[in-house]
Amino acid sequence: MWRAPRLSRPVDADLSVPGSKSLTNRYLVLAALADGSCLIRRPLHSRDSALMVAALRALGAVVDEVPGDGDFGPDLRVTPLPAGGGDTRPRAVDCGLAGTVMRFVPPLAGLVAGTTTFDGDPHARRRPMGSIIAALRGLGVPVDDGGSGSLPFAVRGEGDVRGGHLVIDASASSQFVSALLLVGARFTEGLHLEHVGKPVPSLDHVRMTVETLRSLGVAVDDSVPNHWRVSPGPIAAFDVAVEPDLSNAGPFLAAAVVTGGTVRVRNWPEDTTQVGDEWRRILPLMGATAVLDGDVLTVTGGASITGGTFADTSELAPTVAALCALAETPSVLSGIAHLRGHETDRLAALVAEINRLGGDAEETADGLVIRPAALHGGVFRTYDDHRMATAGAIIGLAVDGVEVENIGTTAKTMPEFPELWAAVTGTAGTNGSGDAGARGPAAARA
Ligand SMILES: O=C(O)C1=C[C@@H](OP(=O)(O)O)[C@@H](O)[C@H](O)C1
Ligand SMILES: C=C(OP(=O)(O)O)C(=O)O
Repeated sequence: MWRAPRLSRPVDADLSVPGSKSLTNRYLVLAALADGSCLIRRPLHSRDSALMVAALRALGAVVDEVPGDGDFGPDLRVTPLPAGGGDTRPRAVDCGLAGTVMRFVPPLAGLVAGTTTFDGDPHARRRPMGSIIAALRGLGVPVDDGGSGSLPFAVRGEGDVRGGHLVIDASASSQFVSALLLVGARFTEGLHLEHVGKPVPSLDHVRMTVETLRSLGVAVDDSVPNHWRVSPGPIAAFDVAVEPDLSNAGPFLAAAVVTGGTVRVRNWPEDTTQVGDEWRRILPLMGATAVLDGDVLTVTGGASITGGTFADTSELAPTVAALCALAETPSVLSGIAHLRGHETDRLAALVAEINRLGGDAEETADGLVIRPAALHGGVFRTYDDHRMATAGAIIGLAVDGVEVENIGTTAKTMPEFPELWAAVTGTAGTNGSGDAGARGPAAARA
């Protein structure tokens, strides 16, 4: 149990956050397929990125840590998968609970000769995988899943994939689309991917994939909704710096909103495909101000938090929900039915944990309704979900006696969370006892 710092004074902090999970894991996959050695500067170092690195090594890529100028660990030098195939002995990939690993790596394994088995944490076996398994079979790559349609399974790659027109249902996760687009240029005929079904969720993440591919010289036509055409061709070797993770900046910006204080996040990109850039739109709707000046985003909380209607917040939803639980007016979160297939069933988990603290939250068909209520202390369960842990920390800023279960689960995408939270809240060394801590600006990673 981690006692969440409770603050009755405004935060005032400058902060750098570690690299984007989504960009780091895309660049890693693309580096494994590139036409030369690649350098990934300021990557994320977390459980999800470590699992991706291990997966690429299992498939035959070489990933070396090299010194860099990032605040959060070394750079990564990637030597791509051997052209013409390498070691074909059976290999195993641990997906942990990482959606990017369980969705992005199986199509890559389809391009590598030999059998690759995939498994993960217990809950990983319950995350949607059927569309990836069906897609691989549709591409002529045998997959042995014992009929389960989920992890664990084995992919029997033959070293190349012809590609062409492929129809999938990506309504359960945008990662199904991203996974196939990432490797499509290396299919002999490229890929024409078509989605059929309910809308693809988290479309910002598909845009990130398309823009990342284009930045590396891959031609992608996404001019027709639900169709993506990736031309066959090389992926240019690259040297890139990873943007900070704007989704993971969210809980710290939320600390400014909850306490009526100010948080400044450094290195905020001017142009980005990250959904976390939406904080600049969302937080002002809740009564805060958000100003991007150069590369510093400054968020200052208002006198109180206003609820509202928030659509398609994707991976930002748990942070938004935590703020809504502290708001003075009701909120509706919509377009997030697929969160039931995330690290945990996030809709059920958020309702259970907010209500356990005396809140008034309810599931709808595609989201949540959260009404104002006086919250009290108690245990906030996290279900091995990093964003549940940070949601508990946010609520704990305003409510006495909130204890967050397994704060270590934040290591999935931000192992530094407890340390950065202590710095931003000025509670380092106080064992979470909030106001007893140091006053004044917390200069996290100054
Ligand atoms: O492609 C990606 O990097 C991601 C896509 C989204 O997945 P879903 O479409 O399953 O929500 C998002 O929630 C996840 O955190 C990261
Ligand atoms: C849904 C998430 O992760 P994953 O990449 O495991 O799907 C998330 O980080 O909010």
